Amino acid sequence: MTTGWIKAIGMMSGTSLDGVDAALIETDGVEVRRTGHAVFVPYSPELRERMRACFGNRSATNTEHVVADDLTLVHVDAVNMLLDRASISPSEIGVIGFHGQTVFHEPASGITRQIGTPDMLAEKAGIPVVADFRLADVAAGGEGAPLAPVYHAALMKSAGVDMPVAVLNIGGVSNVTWIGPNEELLAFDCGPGNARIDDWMLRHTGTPVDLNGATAASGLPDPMIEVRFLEDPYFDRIPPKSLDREDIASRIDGLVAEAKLGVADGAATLAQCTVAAVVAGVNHLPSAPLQWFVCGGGRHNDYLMEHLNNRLGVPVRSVDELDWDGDAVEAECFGYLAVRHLCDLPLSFPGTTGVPHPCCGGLLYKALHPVSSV
Ligand SMILES: Nc1ncnc2c1ncn2[C@@H]1O[C@H](COP(=O)(O)OP(=O)(O)OP(=O)(O)O)[C@@H](O)[C@H]1O
Ligand SMILES: CC(=O)N[C@H]1[C@@H]2OC[C@@H](O2)[C@@H](O)[C@@H]1O[C@H](C)C(=O)O
Repeated sequence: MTTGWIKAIGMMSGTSLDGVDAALIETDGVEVRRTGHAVFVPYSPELRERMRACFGNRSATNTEHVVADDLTLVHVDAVNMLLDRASISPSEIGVIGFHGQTVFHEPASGITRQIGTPDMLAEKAGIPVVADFRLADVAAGGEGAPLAPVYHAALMKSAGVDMPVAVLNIGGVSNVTWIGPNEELLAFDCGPGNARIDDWMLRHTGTPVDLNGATAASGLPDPMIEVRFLEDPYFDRIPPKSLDREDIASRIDGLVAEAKLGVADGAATLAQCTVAAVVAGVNHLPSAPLQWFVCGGGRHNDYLMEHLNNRLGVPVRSVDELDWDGDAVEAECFGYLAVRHLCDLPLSFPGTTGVPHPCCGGLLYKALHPVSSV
């Protein structure tokens, strides 16, 4: 089905549990026009903890339903704030891409769970919603993640950057997209991103972030922890491959706790593990990227960026240098994927999730009372 150009809102509430990013794009499902409109709505500490308590739920619980509804209301706020910011009415928006909060991801068992209440969002926003993006891929034998590569490739194509190039997203978990000279794609989750650093900072300082990496910069990393961390068999696994937030993470937590590190040395060690995981992933790429472009909140961490630059041996830049909004790339991506759903275009490929064939995905939740008809 062709749809022409559509205005779409994409929303992502990632593994770092900081809040909801929402962004407005225009796309025909292939090319993208970024509008520059994006908002971020942080979770209250209380909701964050209730969501954290859902991590590890293999199946839905009653408590989880309530959390899913509350989480959805934050998304409704984000939509309204974005419409306001862009001075646009709901009737002008063709679709919302709603990722939901991943609480459990174990593709090998055929399970990936994103919580949220898409029909409630469709009803309250008066806009159709596409959600459940990862289910079809996992059902077809894929990893269900990462899904951003097709969006990274669309953006890179219009940026005219020399290939091969790598896009690195440092969110709660880190994932890389390698784009080859003929637009070939290889993608995988490379390891931890900010989530371990955030959790460490919350536990030791009461604030869930190492702002600009300043704490890490004042500490000394423990090199043995990095060495032992890299012994995890995940790093040798041939991609595509994906991680749950807590996978391999508990390994670092154990190593750091055993070493009884102070707050600064712990932050530096955890950041070095994030960097080392990216460097370990380079061995799996078909050829060395000419440069790396970093999106996601981790690009604000100067310590991470400095050490990635030193250890990758080619320029490592923020995607903002391409005039992208590095905080909004994932949110934009889910708007793009929602439109691809409407166009019956695939979201994932053998090189991005290991799915045996290009795979469509997402489920459509129609707005019963679209605002345009009121
Ligand atoms: N100024 C900053 N300095 C250091 N770290 C920062 C800064 N700003 C944001 N971050 C980090 O970025 C994280 C949020 O990043 P992002 O929104 O990309 O993650 P996410 O979308 O939740 O995760 P994922 O990509 O895994 O789904 C915060 O939790 C924080 O650790
Ligand atoms: C299962 C799941 O939610 N995975 C997320 C997570 O956050 C980063 C990384 O792990 C990536 O695999 C994915 O999100 C991005 C948006 C993706 O699908 O491309």
